[in-house]
Amino acid sequence: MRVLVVTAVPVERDAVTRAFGGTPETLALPGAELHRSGAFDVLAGGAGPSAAAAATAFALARATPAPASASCGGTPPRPYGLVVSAGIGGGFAPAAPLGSLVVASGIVAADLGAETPDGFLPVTALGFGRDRFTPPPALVREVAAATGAAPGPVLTVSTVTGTADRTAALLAAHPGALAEAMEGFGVAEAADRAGVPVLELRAVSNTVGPRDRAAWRIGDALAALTQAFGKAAPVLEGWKGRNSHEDLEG
Ligand SMILES: O=C(O)c1cccc(C(=O)CC[C@H]2O[C@@H](n3cnc4c(=O)[nH]cnc43)[C@H](O)[C@@H]2O)c1
Repeated sequence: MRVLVVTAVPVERDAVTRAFGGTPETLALPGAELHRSGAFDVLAGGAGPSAAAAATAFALARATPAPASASCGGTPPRPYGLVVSAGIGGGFAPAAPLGSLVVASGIVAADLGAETPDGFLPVTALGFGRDRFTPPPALVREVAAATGAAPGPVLTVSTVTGTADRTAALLAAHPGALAEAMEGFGVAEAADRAGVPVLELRAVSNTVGPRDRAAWRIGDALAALTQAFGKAAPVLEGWKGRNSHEDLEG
């Protein structure tokens, strides 16, 4: 099965492809370069949910076979069976310490909604849109077992959290959240519209809280990301899709 992995920046993309060894083949896409290693296509789609959604949607559309009537012959594209949002992220203390891994049991749009005097209302409470996607639970369990990643909700934010007050507000609105990053929901929105399951895997580079850039451990997190993909690759590549009763309901 082919897997599309979407990171924000090129150093994250390269941390993922390093896990597969060798030199990836590169393919030019508008606005990005796809790095192909075996079954894995890895793309640095840009930072933030909008860039991530656009890059993911483009890569998915490019790999979707045209209807037979529109086909011009040649080698048909091989569609993706799974999309993974991956990279570094902020971890909520104490559940997700520096250098640890988190696999999303839920991919949550943490700041998509309305602020009210009584607190945050997600878009779903306003009567439209979606505010979360649920990766296949069996796949989450398998990846957690293979990599040691903690399973739990991962928040997608458009602004990196930088104060204790905002950290507390996020945890109050999203109890049990393990990590935050900036792309997962955008990647998931594009994958869902293409009917492809999605996963999010993050290596913790910093603690969510008052901004302290000097305390970020990006190198350690990128090394953890490489290790994680080395261990998760057989699970991701071999995953057969909606293969359990639970996943059919999820
Ligand atoms: O400065 C560098 O050398 C560097 C190297 C690799 C990556 C970066 C990034 O800034 C990546 C941005 C990317 O990381 C995610 N991220 C990381 N920590 C947080 C956080 O606390 N809150 C939200 N997002 C975080 C996010 O997905 C960014 O797109 C820099």
